[in-house]
Amino acid sequence: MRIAVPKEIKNHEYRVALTPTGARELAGRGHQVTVQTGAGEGAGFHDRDYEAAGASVEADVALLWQNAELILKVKEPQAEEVARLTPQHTLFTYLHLAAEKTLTQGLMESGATCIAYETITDAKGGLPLLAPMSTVAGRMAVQAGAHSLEKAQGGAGVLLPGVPGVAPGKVTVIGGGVVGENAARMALGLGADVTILDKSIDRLEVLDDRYQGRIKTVYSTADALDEAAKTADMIIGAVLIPGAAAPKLITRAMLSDMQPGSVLVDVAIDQGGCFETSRPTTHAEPTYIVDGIVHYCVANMPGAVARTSTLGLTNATLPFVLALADKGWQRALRDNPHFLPGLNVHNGQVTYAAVAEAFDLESVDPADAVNQ
Ligand SMILES: NC(=O)C1=CN([C@@H]2O[C@H](COP(=O)(O)OP(=O)(O)OC[C@H]3O[C@@H](n4cnc5c(N)ncnc54)[C@H](O)[C@@H]3O)[C@@H](O)[C@H]2O)C=CC1
Ligand SMILES: CC(=O)C(=O)O
Ligand SMILES: [Mg+2]
Repeated sequence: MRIAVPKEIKNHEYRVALTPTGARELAGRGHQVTVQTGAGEGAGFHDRDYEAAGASVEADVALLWQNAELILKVKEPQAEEVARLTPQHTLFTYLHLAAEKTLTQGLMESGATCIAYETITDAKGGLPLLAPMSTVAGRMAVQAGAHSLEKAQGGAGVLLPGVPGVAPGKVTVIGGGVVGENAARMALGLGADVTILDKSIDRLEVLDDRYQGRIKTVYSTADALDEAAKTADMIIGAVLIPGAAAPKLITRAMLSDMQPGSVLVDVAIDQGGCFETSRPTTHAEPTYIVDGIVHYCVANMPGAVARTSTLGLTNATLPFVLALADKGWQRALRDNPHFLPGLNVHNGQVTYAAVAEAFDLESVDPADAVNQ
């Protein structure tokens, strides 16, 4: 198969979808891999490393896309990339479509087959291609939030661990999944006073058992959210309903209950965000202030630690990339019921129910799409 790896063009996105190690696996199976010039530089992989692994390097972006059957990316295609997609392409990347109507329409109009990392499942009920980046983003959320609490950033001037004689800062994490647990672990490590809210009692049980009371667990209700707004120095938004738009859990009205200079870190921003006042920001300008509350809402947090993130992401994606290359998308998805829900758009139609619901569109069963 002819496989292309473009250089990411989203603001401050330094990850790459395939490492030279992955290129070597594909080339060894007889696939033709072409990497855009400089695509791996941000993650520390050079063109010569890809060439040594059996890939070619192409400077002409138009040619790279035109010649490809399978396109491997990290972030959702930006407008100029959507314009390059045609029905000949299978696109494999993060999409987060429920938060992006224009992108959804663009992908439908392209006629391409679009498979999202974040909706592929596993036998344990997890999201194996989201999990490594959720681990990164959860760990980064506390670093970003702690920095935002500094006065120069508009924060309240609170040091999370406190000092002897001064109580630590309070961190509340809403959603105790992969992002939430990793954020809580980091906050705990810094000496903060940490609470996790979740709707899943099973998940709260796991966390309670794992942290033996060092992290408080609270069932997520309107009252619990009100209490968090009144008391927390930092709230981290880490909820997910797979593939769907995030519920708005902290409203604008609740900001007036918060201490001025408190911080909201909305990691769920890629699914539209779980705070009413959230809007996506970039690494170039990561925060803004609404009603005295600092908001950090970067939609590609792992892009800032591109070396670690690229290695973590590609470890998880490579088996799926190999299946797509060896079998073609239809057989690869037919053969693996956990790969099948990755299909979000095919032949002008949405094939993921929660995305269709978000925009009042008809959805086609992915099992029907793979048999077309
Ligand atoms: N901004 C960024 O750079 C990145 C963002 N993310 C995003 O972070 C979000 C969280 O991802 P994961 O932790 O992997 O998901 P996950 O599925 O592991 O965890 C989500 C948790 O939210 C809980 N939840 C759902 N609705 C809730 C509610 N109303 N109240 C309280 N808890 C609720 C679920 O029970 C679950 O435990 C996703 O939107 C994901 O796309 C992930 C990586 C990078
Ligand atoms: C999950 C995601 O959106 C990211 O890693 O950028
Ligand atoms: Mg996004």
